Amino acid sequence: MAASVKNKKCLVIGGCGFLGRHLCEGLLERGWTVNVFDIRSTFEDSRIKFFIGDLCKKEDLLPALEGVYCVFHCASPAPLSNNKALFYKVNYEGTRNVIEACKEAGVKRMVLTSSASVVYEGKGIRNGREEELPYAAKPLDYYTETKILQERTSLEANSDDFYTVAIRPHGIFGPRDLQLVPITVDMARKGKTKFIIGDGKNVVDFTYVGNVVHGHILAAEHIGPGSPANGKAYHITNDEPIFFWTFMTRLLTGLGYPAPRIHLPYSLLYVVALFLQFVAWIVSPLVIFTPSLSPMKVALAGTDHFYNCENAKRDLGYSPVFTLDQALKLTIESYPEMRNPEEKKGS
Ligand SMILES: NC(=O)C1=CN([C@@H]2O[C@H](COP(=O)(O)OP(=O)(O)OC[C@H]3O[C@@H](n4cnc5c(N)ncnc54)[C@H](OP(=O)(O)O)[C@@H]3O)[C@@H](O)[C@H]2O)C=CC1
Ligand SMILES: CC(C)CCC[C@@H](C)[C@H]1CC[C@H]2C3=C(CC[C@]12C)[C@@]1(C)CCC(=O)[C@@H](C)[C@@H]1CC3
Repeated sequence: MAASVKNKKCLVIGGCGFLGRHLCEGLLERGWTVNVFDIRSTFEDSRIKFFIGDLCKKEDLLPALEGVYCVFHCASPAPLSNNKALFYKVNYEGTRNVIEACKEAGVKRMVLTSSASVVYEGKGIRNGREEELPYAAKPLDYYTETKILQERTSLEANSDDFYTVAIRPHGIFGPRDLQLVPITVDMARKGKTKFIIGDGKNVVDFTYVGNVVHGHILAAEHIGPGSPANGKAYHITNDEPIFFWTFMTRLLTGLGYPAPRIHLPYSLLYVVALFLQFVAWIVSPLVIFTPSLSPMKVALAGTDHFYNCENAKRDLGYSPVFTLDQALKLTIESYPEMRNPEEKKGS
């Protein structure tokens, strides 16, 4: 049964990021008192107390944890950065530090933002259930490798003194997104979105940020003595699987760019991405470069990966608040600066 959280204090670690800031807004609306801990400051809000620091340093964290009822840990280096050392430092060692600091400060609950990618290794996943999917044995990148370690460490820390739960969103999008929309628009402006990888019929989940926030808050309200959610991981999706290329077409055309239309063989693109990854590895002692075409991106764009969220519905009372249609409309309207500058000239 959801606990009453009126005026309970929480700490959002990573609260200045895309998901984190939306989470703060949702928590404030729900009546929580919100502290933010982040390595950078990106916004101001008189209702929030900000702590700027590094989650890898316990001395930075402890002051922010005083009197906190629940920690939301949604910090991570940028998923596509491919910085192995930083991913291990923040997502693995940093999360162990967060757990130790929580216990030292007497915090009793932690909601971890994990990722659906922890079970994805490039092979199709269709309506995947948490209990049926093992962690990826061969993660496609260091981000996934360290998110697995992060989730496993967090769930293993669950006890009657420290309740933990992991939320696995997939393909989060929405206003102030720092990846999906900006990267897609950047590719469109460079003429790189005319291609469709594969047959264009791969089905995936994209999840509106408002629904991810809703899932996180429900998780915090449900973990506790005797809860079935304690120590578990939950897929949180829009519950509306869609063709990847239909979603991309709706996003691109909604922003005034042409729809992708030329099919390229999936296997060819995957081999090219593997070759570029190998070249990047060979030259890495001399120069660091991250190919824009990575095996992870090609796999995500060319295979099925959608997940079942029935467990979240059963244990957390989750159901999506925003439909995909509503979400795409809200997202497209929130990015006037991302619109195709050529469309005005043509009109
Ligand atoms: N975006 C997506 O599609 C998905 C994201 N997720 C997960 O959701 C979470 C949030 O993602 P998103 O909002 O997109 O990411 P963002 O990069 O927008 O937000 C993460 C925040 O954490 C901060 N941070 C990074 N390292 C540290 C540190 N050492 N100490 C304190 N703060 C730190 C970042 O600062 P800085 O920017 O300076 O690094 C940033 O402000 C992540 O855990 C991610 O793995 C899961 C599934 C899908
Ligand atoms: C037309 C182009 C091919 C569009 C490229 C879009 C990509 C930048 C995104 C499509 C799927 C997205 C995605 C993520 C990042 C951005 C994309 C690759 C994640 C890897 C972000 C972090 C996660 O935890 C994963 C679950 C996301 C999976 C989907």
